[in-house]
Amino acid sequence: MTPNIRPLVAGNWKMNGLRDSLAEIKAICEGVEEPHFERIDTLICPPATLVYVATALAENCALHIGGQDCHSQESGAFTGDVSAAMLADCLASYCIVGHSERRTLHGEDDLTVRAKAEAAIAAGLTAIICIGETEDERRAGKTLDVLRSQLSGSVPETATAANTVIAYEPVWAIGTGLTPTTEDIAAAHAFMRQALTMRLADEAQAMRLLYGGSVKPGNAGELMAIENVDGALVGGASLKAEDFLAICEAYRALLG
Ligand SMILES: O=C(CO)COP(=O)(O)O
Repeated sequence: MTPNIRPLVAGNWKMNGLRDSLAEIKAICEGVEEPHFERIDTLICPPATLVYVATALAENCALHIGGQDCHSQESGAFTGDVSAAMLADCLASYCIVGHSERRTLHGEDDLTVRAKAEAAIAAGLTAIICIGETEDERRAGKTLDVLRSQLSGSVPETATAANTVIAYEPVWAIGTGLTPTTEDIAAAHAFMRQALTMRLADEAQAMRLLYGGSVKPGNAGELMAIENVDGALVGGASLKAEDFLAICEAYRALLG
């Protein structure tokens, strides 16, 4: 938690969710309307096929809807891709870029991720830029080197606290039930804040730094209490409204 930074609890549904999953979006909308959630921002990033109908469902509630990826170009001959402008046109307000599954399975490097973040920002979306070390890099003691290089390569000069969120997702913690120690997360987040401040000055002080990787209702309170952790990027536990709302509740309880 960082005083004066409004936390963001974000759900990444990955390639999960058919039309009947919209019932979960509806239930999350109803849940986050409770007045005690007014100090937290909430976001669900469903698959692209559900974005338009999800934004319609969430139109009158506080829940934001976002994309999971975007192309760096606004339009053109890019079969199968979705542009940031298209997501914005569907009333999405955020877009995840550089998730480790995109970096690994689609060969996206920092330059590509930066171009996508720039496109998301140019389209009026808030870019959630994901970074994080692999298991091998962690074992070799290279975590902070990886974060330094991914931050400098992936975060555009146009990044501000309003248009950019950074998500620290250790690759080995994604979908494994493993999380780094509280001390390791605190060190990574303090390092990110410092590295960003050198480039972006005051904007970095107010920028939201999320933790992602096996966040569950049972560990959310502990994770959120860590200094410089300004919210969560949740995978598996965001698919069910009950779990997602329980994570929001853990965070809210900390805010008092
Ligand atoms: O990749 C993630 C979110 O983007 C994390 O996934 P899990 O919460 O399922 O570990």
